[in-house]
Amino acid sequence: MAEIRLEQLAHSYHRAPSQPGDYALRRMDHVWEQGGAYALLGPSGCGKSTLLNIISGLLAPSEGRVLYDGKSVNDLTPQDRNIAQVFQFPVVYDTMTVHENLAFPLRNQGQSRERIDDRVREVAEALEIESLLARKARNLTADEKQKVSMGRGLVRDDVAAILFDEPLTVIDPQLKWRLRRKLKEIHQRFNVTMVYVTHDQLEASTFADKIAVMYEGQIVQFGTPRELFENPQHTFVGYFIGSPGMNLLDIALGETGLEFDGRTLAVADSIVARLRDREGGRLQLGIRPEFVQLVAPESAVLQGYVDLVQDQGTFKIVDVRLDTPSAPVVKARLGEEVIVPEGRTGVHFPETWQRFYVDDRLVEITHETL
Ligand SMILES: Nc1ncnc2c1ncn2[C@@H]1O[C@H](COP(=O)(O)OP(=O)(O)OP(=O)(O)O)[C@@H](O)[C@H]1O
Repeated sequence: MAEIRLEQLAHSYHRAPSQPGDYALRRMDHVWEQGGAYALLGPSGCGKSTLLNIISGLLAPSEGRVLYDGKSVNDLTPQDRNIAQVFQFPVVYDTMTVHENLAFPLRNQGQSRERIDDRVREVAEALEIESLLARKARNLTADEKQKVSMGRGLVRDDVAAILFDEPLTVIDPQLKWRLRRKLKEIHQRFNVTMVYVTHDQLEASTFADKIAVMYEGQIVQFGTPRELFENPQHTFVGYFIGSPGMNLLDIALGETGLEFDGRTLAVADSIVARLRDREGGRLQLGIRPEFVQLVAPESAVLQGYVDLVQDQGTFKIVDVRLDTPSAPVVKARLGEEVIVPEGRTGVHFPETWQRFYVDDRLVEITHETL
């Protein structure tokens, strides 16, 4: 079991990369601590598999180092790194039984028959596949095969870490939730560093204590699900996490304060001053739909019309089209019991939940300035 440290790591699949867009991974430093349950979350093509394959040694990085417990492993093969990797699609030996499949990594290490048997049974029990141990792998369903694949990753107790690359893709949706919970339990029981790649925020937050959000080859935020929700450090995190994502409005610093689409927003002078320090970049106001309030039109700076109400069972998503010149839509997520006004409404953004971004990065506003 190990701490995994990435030092000035970057990767390009181009022979002679010349611009940031040529890099699948942009230069990064990052630490996965020993024993943590982590998710690597991001959209398709953001570099998740590239990063995982560099950690496991399947791919050599074009720049930087990977360190396990402080020692560089750049020159070590995947086998010598002592890492287990579970892929999207099951990797099992069809002609072997489930027991033989699970025992295989331990046999290779020359462990005793009793030790192998104990460990195989422990892992099979954790994954609820004990009844399949005597079956040939080729007769299993896709779900069962993937559980065996996971078991092969878990069976060795000397691995530095277990890396999961979208392991539940082939799993039946009904089973997914159960298996995620199972993996979490297994993590607690075996105390091994786990990095779980997914593009699904729900999957990430049910499995991981901390999530690294990736966007265009960079980790743009590393935090708990709550931190990602309450304080997105990057507009991408605001947009990608949450359902629906954060409202992001282009604003400007005018003579009278913060301006949005020709209206002056009521924000504290200290915030305006803080933003003036950062003047020059693209300025955005972010507010999560959960915190948008619909109020009487005459009591709000911003007004609009209710365009659409989507009833989601336990909550409603309300689209308000503002009557400012560019007529943007602001989304509000309201409790099922809230009565949505018909037609015209005011929208209010409570100051505590307003977030400000310059060139997509959060501007830290301390409580003193609020
Ligand atoms: N072998 C390769 N050769 C060239 N480019 C590649 C190769 N593998 C990946 N890429 C590119 O690198 C970028 C990152 O890909 P990667 O597969 O790491 O992303 P990902 O986040 O894992 O995506 P997905 O969820 O679709 O697997 C993408 O632009 C992809 O097209």
